[in-house]
Amino acid sequence: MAESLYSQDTIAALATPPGRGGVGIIRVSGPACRSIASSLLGHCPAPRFALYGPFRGDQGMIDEGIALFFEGPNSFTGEDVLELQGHGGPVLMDLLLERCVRLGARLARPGEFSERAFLNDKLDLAQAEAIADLIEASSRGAAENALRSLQGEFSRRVEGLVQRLIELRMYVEAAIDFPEEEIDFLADGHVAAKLAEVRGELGEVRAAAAQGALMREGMSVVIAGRPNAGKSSLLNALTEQETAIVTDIEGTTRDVLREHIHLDGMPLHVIDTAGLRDTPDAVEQIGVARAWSEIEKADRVLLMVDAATTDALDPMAIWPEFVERLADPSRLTLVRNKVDTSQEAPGLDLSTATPVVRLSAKTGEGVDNLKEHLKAVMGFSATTEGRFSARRRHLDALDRAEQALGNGEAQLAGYGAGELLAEDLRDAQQALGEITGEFSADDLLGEIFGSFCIGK
Ligand SMILES: Nc1nc2c(ncn2[C@@H]2O[C@H](COP(=O)(O)OP(=O)(O)OP(=O)(O)O)[C@@H](O)[C@H]2O)c(=O)[nH]1
Ligand SMILES: [K+]
Ligand SMILES: [Mg+2]
Repeated sequence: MAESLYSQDTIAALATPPGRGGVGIIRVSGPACRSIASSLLGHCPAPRFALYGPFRGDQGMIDEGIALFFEGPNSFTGEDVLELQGHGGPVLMDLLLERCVRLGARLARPGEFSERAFLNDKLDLAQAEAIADLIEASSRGAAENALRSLQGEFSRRVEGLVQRLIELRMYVEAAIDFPEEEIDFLADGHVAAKLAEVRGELGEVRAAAAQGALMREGMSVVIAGRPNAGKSSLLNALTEQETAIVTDIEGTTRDVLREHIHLDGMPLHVIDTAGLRDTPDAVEQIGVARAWSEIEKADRVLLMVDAATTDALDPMAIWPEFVERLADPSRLTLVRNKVDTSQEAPGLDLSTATPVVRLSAKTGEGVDNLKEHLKAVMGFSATTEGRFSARRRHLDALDRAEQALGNGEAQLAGYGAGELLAEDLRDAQQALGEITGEFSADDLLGEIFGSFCIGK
């Protein structure tokens, strides 16, 4: 087999979910695949040909099934890979796995097959992450996005940005290294134009990645307010189920209740909480403390009031202590509930500093307005065109790249030092390189010198 860059040990694991099924698959990767196959089946199957036969144990047959052999580097991990498909019973699969271990494999760590695929250059980091996203996708849209990332759509766009940064760096570093050429690269407008272009493209990738991350991770919304505002009723209206207990007794909800729904494919994590009040009841006190810890974490906080109790539209006027305790009041939406008993029309009102949704959790009027509002505050759009799956880690890296490019632009505008601009560009490239896991200083130097023919 082709020498693996990575490991000399052979790993094995159950590849199908644990439990009973028609077929169960054990996957083995590493240099011992051939010998394991020979011991089990009498000989190793020809690469990519299914071999049907008995799987032999130490004493007699374990099972009969199909073996597939993929010769490295033409395999998922880039190493020799053996797949054993047997009957999907947990005892049989255990016996087969144990047999593989006795024949020289060890049990694989979580994600180790993908890790080897990455280390053997079968996948970049973003693609390896996309495999996990694909398997874990909670909606069709999320699965489609993950597949696009796995096929390299995200990586290609990031690499496109990296290429453009490299070209820009070559240009800037030449200006620094050869001032005697008397070409003031930095002042001629070319660099500024290129930089603006890259920033624009980065912004587009960031927007698509943010959509992908949103589709994957979704949005958390906490419903908070005084007892009996109708919080649990809203949870039930959103989930269209009698999830939470609703009564006219204050303090009905004590624990935190979580439900997960989708809005056009965007996962929405709805959190119902205990009504906030000072109470001598020890259990309710714990509920209130838990409510606060959810309020502090959520992407969006719905402050719910019974519309009959106040006309105010400003949360500060309704409940200053609540707003003051909230770290970031821009996360707040005021929900005026029970409009079926007041004179208010249901709907969304964006005319005030804090958005206001008027609805009735009981009749359902206005609940759709709330859903639209939640999608809008996250900038979610239902089109999946040109989207890929992404994670917060990627958004983070894109933000750092954007920050570095912004600094670079400020250097240019202020006629700052070329060296500082060069450093900003390098930082941006490094941040992007973290997405695909490809960053290496040696690659960059090779590229610069290779195309500039310095010293000629
Ligand atoms: N008319 C009307 N009544 C409502 C509406 N929403 C809730 N209620 C009633 O208000 C009362 C309290 O509702 P809950 O959903 O239990 O309120 P809560 O905020 O979860 O209360 P706690 O869990 O005790 O904090 C119940 O009697 C509900 O039927 C509404 O939109 N209109
Ligand atoms: K209640
Ligand atoms: Mg409740």
